[in-house]
Amino acid sequence: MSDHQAFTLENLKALTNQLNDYSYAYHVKDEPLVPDAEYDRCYRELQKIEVKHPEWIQPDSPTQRVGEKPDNGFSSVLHTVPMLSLDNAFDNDSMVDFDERIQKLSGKASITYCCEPKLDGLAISLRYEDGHLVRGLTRGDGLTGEDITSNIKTIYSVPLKLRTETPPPVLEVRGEIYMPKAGFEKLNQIAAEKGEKAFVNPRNAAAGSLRQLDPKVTAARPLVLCAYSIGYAEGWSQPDSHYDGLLQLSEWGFKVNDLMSRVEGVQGCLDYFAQLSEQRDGLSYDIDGIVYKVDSIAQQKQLGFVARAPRWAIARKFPAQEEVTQILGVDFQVGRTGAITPVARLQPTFVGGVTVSNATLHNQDEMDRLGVKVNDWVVIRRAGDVIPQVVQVIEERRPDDAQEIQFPTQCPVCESDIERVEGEAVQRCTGGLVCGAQLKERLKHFVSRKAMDIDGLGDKLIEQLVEAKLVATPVDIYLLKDKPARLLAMERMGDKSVEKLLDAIEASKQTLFNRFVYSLGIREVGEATARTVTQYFGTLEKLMTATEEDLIEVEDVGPIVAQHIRMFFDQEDNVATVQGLLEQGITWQSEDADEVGEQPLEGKTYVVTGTLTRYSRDQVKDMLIKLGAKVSGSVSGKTDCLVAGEKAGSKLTKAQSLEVPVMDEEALHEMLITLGAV
Ligand SMILES: NC(=O)c1ccc[n+]([C@@H]2O[C@H](COP(=O)([O-])OP(=O)(O)OC[C@H]3O[C@@H](n4cnc5c(N)ncnc54)[C@H](O)[C@@H]3O)[C@@H](O)[C@H]2O)c1
Ligand SMILES: [Zn+2]
Repeated sequence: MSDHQAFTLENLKALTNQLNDYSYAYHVKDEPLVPDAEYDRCYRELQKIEVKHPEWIQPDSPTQRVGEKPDNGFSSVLHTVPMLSLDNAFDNDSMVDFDERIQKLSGKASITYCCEPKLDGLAISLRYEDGHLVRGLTRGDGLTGEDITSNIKTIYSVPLKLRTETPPPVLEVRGEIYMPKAGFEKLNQIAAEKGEKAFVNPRNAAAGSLRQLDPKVTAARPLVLCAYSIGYAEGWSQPDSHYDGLLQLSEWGFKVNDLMSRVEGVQGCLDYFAQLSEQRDGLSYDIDGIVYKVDSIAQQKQLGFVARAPRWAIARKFPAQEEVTQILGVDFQVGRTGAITPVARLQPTFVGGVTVSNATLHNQDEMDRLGVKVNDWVVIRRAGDVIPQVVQVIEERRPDDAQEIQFPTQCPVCESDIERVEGEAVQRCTGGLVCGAQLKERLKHFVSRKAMDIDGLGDKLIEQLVEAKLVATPVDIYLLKDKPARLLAMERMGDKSVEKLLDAIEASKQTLFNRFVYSLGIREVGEATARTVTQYFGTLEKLMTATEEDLIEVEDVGPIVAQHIRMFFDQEDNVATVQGLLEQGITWQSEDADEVGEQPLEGKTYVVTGTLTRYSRDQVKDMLIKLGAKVSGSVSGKTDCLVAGEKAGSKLTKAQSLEVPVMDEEALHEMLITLGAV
């Protein structure tokens, strides 16, 4: 905005009112109107005007106060010590400014900071008298909070009694109540199945769950408390270090964040930021930044507070995972199994660290639930490498030219009818392999790295081969060797590349049973399921003749997967394709018990993570499986060993915290040699 336009009293008042409306919806109704990024932008704009014209600052300006006065069914209670907010930093420079300010004010040349992940939930204060929990309050407007004791008591990680014989007579502990990602996803899935409104994000879900009038509802929600400070104590003098205070809380039975760390000076803070930015996506809970606190309590006291926040702490924010943008149109994509997915074309927006121009709308039910139209302004969310999603329509901003979205009745690629099976949310093209889109997707899957792994047969070439009618089934790929001239005629194909491609096709004939089954593209049979069923049945014949009952016996195979596998092998076309492939000479080592070698790793569960140099991750998985191990995708208490390559991230951290043995690449290599696998 240009200065003379924006720096007016009217603009300041408008921004103040706008922010207060947002804040009320966010803090009291638990139904944010806009994403945090939008709120923060308006907030910073207001701050800019207020700095220039302090005489205009409104008494109800969000820069002068914390949160909102609660207005629902809970009773209000005055906090012993006000619960304030935190100042924000959005870049390294602001961190350097912060550190310089602290050095100046405290007269110290180097400051020790405690760094903690900024959990994205909501703040509460717990009061213990003689070691017993007597009250739990929300932050509210900072001065008074809502008494939510009965709800708090339903959360397992809230100690009802401190684990000590000699508790302080009075202790007030502050912490964040949050909902881990997995719990959030499950909750939303259940809501979707019941046709109920889903929560936009885990923070929202936590806030909505905690402020339920019926504690039974709260009890059913997966909430966790993590303590992050001592708010007040009587008859006990707390340690002079904030960090040591947290360790004390941990001993008394509180969960404290295991990634917190004490560092020296601003460089320590910046390093911590870089490290946590890497780990963010792999954490099991949402964090929206890092909180840096001056570690010495004496220094904290000396520094004191400004209007709404302590001077001795700052929250460094991560790039936003939610943003506002406009839907320009909707495309309908056809997948490998014919599923039609509506994909919103968006005004490109920077979110979750990348520019996003498409977001999935999943299916008709999801579009109905969102009530979304073309030209709507929406909130999109991209967390980690998850596909960007539209999570909310901003109805207040619906333009006059908003248009209903029509789900097609005919496949956009082959014009076959689209059908919706009873009880399923997806709609599918009925064209089967007549449908060029399905055929192309199916072939791309067949040759992909984790399937038959045919190098040089990229998406573009497959599209050309299908369009030239050279390839119509996976078997045709193995017949290409008889048609080198036709291959040469394809775009960007020379003698060399044709030769390389044919070699790669030839080499792919030596494969693994699990890869082969995965490559068939049976619905619901991913890489992991392909591994378990092939390990269980041992031979193709046994798998192809297994009944649904037989299939359900396999670990991790439910009735739906069993049905899809059975249905697949009941189709004559599919059986013919499988036979055709075997006739082309596709083979794998027999997994029959009496033919395989020793299985020294039988019963052991391995997880592989990080970058390996000597082998690919897939090679390692295959070798471990041959040795009898089970290879899983995530670390848990059941994991026997984590193979960690370079740059291993959250899986390594998790393994360490669960005391799961960790093996580096060298140790793995030695083991594989010893066991005769290489
Ligand atoms: N989307 C909206 O409409 C809307 C409206 C109002 C506020 N907001 C968002 O709320 C935030 C501002 O609100 P705020 O005043 O709660 O400030 P804040 O969330 O930026 O910081 C203070 C809070 O951080 C939390 N926290 C997490 N980990 C902590 C730790 N280790 N130590 C101390 N505190 C920790 C506590 O809950 C504390 O109350 C901004 O992110 C803003 O975008 C959004
Ligand atoms: Zn089609």
